[in-house]
Amino acid sequence: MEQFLIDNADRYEELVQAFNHKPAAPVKAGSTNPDFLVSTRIRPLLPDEISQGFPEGVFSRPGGANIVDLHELKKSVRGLPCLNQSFSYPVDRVFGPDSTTKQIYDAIIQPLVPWAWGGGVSTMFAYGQTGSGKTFTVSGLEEHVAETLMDGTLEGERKLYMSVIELAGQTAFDLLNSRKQISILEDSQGNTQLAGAQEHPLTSKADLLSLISTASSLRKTAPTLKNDSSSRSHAICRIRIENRSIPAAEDGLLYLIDLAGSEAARDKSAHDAARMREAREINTSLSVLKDCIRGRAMVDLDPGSGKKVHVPFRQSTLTKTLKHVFDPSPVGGLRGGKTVVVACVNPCLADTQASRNTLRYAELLRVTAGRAGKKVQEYDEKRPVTWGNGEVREWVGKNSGTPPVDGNVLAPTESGAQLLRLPVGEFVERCLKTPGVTKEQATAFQSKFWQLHVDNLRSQSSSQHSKEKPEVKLTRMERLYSSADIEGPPHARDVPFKERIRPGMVVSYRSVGKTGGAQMGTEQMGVVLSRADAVGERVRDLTGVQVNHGGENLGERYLCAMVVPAILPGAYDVGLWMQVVVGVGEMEAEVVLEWDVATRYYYLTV
Ligand SMILES: Nc1ncnc2c1ncn2[C@@H]1O[C@H](COP(=O)(O)OP(=O)(O)OP(=O)(O)O)[C@@H](O)[C@H]1O
Repeated sequence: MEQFLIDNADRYEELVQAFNHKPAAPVKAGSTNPDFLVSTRIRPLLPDEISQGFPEGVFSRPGGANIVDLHELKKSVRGLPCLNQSFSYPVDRVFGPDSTTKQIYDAIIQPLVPWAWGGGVSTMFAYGQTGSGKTFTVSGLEEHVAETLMDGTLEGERKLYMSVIELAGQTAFDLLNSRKQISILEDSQGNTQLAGAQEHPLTSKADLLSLISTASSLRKTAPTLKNDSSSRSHAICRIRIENRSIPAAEDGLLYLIDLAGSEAARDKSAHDAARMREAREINTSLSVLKDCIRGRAMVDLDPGSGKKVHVPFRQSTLTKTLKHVFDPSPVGGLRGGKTVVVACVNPCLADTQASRNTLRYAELLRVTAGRAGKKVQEYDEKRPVTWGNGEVREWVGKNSGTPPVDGNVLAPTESGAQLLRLPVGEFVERCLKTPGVTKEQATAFQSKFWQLHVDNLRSQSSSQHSKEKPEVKLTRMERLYSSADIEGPPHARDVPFKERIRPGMVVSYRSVGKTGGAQMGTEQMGVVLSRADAVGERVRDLTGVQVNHGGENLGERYLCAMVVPAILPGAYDVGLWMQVVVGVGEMEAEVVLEWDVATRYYYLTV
């Protein structure tokens, strides 16, 4: 087939020249998300591709239409070869073979840097098949990022830290510490921690570039050690930006990610079983990534709807690591993010199959508002997401205390929805530009603004709830379980857990006797169901094990449902059918389990 393409290169070029494209549909205003861009970079043909005589098969549509066209050539039974299929892929920005990395940086990547500097989360993904220019693009962009971070043009003092990790399947390695294996854990605040990964302070552009070069050399030597290839793993460079002058400010995060790509069909001949499994794992992680990117983009497009969007970030190690980027929940998320995807494409006509996959993937990542984009939300003074810029500035003037914050400085152009996305640090810094405004005033004002939005979402969701659910009469037990008192007031956490054992609490215990069939001394977990008095001595659970074994005098005793490991790593299930009576003396600690709707399992928060 390759020889056929080379032999008919001239004919192919003539056919492409003569091809009549359908005019591009105009992009509707407001239908795309300015904080989420999908772009394509088509690299030039490489000298060996040119010398073999391959023509280009992927093109940037002239006239700035931001469409990528791809044409394939087929043999004809009778007569000359003709164009087999032609595909068009709309994206937010196309960069053709003549574009430089600096042009790409200035056009779409540069805004990520001040955003992270202000405390936001900025992410750049490079995606594409082997040899399509991902590493070329990411390393070029990293240099420009280093320049912007360190040239002194960004306002304020910040501390910068960098870590670079590699994800290969379920395993993570520290590329700044001799490829030491590390763990990805969630802490009790719901934040993802790269446990064991080293974070290196950055003080100059040279520091940053030297760390990047260390990381890329470690990534490159891995293939020879593991008979692997760099494109079989994801490389994540994370720059954490600390703003110590504003206590309420969250750390800014800038991620530059070189994703594992699909392989060129020509390279797949030597695949063994391990390599096929690896390819499946990569596909799964890219598919979850796509769902997460789309889910998050939907949340961002319609922030005021209060609609629950499923973002399955727990389903792959890659997206778990990038929890900050995707999590729309108030625990880990609600942080304004800017994301850019650069789909790298090899233009060679021999590789159009792989290029089509890359472009199709890029197309799937784009979320446009569709009909929802046309819906104009009516102004409501209690709903900041409905405010235009004029209303924002007026509200700021009236509600920001004394002296009032200058609305023109805090929100020169932002609508209510845009101001909600502003990172706390940036919000406060902008408020401080009004003479006389203190950090305390600015911080309190920022939370007042957010509270208004959160209260509004709550009242929306409770009114939706009361519309959806007919009033149901609860039994005494149901009332008890649904009562807010079960959680207890905030200071309840200061009371030792053994003094506040209640139904629903999860406890860990070490069985001192034969508890529920568990081996003596092993660590177990259980959900407290009721006091043990409710259970007779001879009662057995559904697995046939005696529930109330009597046993040692361990003080008060409770009936618990056992928490058992599920099939996914790190996941747990509550085995309501496996019950056991546990003495308070056996209990060791309260455990917090978090329910994940995506996998339908519980996870331990550490
Ligand atoms: N825009 C470009 N201009 C000139 N050369 C390029 C460009 N993009 C890529 N190249 C060259 O193409 C080759 C492959 O690029 P690169 O290594 O970045 O691909 P990759 O997608 O990262 O591959 P892999 O997945 O195998 O790591 C390199 O020799 C690189 O210098």
